[in-house]
Amino acid sequence: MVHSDEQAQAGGAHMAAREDDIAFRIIDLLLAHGLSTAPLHYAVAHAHLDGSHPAISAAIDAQRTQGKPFDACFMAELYEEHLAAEAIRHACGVGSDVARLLDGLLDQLQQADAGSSNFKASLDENIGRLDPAGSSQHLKTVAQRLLEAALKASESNDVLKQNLEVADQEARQLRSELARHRRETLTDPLTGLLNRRGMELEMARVFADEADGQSAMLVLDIDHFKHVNDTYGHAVGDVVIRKVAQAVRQLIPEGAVPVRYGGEEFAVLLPPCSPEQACGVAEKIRRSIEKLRLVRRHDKLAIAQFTLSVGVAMRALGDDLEGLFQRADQALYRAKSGGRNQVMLAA
Ligand SMILES: Nc1nc2c(ncn2[C@@H]2O[C@H](COP(=O)(O)OP(=O)(O)OP(=O)(O)O)[C@@H](O)[C@H]2O)c(=O)[nH]1
Repeated sequence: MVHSDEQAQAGGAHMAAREDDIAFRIIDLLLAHGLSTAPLHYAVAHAHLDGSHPAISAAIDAQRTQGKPFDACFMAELYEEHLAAEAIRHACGVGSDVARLLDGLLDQLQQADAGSSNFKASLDENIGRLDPAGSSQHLKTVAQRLLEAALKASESNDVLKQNLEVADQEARQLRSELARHRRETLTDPLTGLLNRRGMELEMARVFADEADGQSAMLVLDIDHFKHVNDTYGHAVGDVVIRKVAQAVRQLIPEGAVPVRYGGEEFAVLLPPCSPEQACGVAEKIRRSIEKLRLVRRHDKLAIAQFTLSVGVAMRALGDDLEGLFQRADQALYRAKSGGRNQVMLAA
């Protein structure tokens, strides 16, 4: 027994030492690439260094081999692709387990409470029927005791019920926190639009709901965005991304689902409409971006005009979301190769 306790302690100590070692290596890795120790970076680095996510390690190795930047965008992409779904699944699983448990407990409690109230009522009624002057006095005393016992049981039930109601309240709060967590996991923090994960879940849900209508997909991409970043810096690049997201959000009809699915790449699932209406929305967004004039705040430098290319595809019978997206993406490619700053409708 002592032996196995020692073994367990030694095992625990070994694991703790290994975790410490990983923690140091994570910090080394993040510092070496100029990355902050933000939870997202830490999670990706941890998944890589503890060997639990070979796909993340392979992507990191490939990025290094190809000499591509090991930056915040890359870390966010890895998190989105490999870890976000896990976090959502875990959060939703925990939430529904807690809720199921509490629903079951409350049901049982209500049944127990109803049972003991009935018991009390029936005893009350029977005691009332006994004759106090008759030989049943003894019976009445016994029944009185039973009533007291039932009352006590009912009181302790009340306390239990109150406790469980508090627990139920807490579970509801937990459920709403989990819902908030889920929303955050599906949202791009820079623009507030749905992210790639949100696209996979939310857009797919709306797409399935609109199975009968001819909805449309817009795929939008900022032109020469690398040049914007290289010329004015990453912070201005971020402002440009936010401005495009704002224009998209303001100019799409109600019921449309906008997402930022990549760095400077956006998509919108439009509710059922004609090709002219879909292209009209795309054109409005393109024009509003073309007209934008930004000035860098700290030195009042005027940012050169930037533009947007858009591919549009109409949903056809039997289309799945991916097929529709790909046709819109091909149309975008033609818009780019045709000179950019234009809208192209897929054949
Ligand atoms: N500022 C900023 N830049 C980002 C972000 N995500 C990706 N990028 C940058 O976006 C740029 C994308 O460049 P490319 O894919 O070469 O495309 P492009 O320069 O827009 O060229 P075309 O699409 O062909 O017109 C890269 O420089 C990325 O580093 C982000 O969140 N913020």
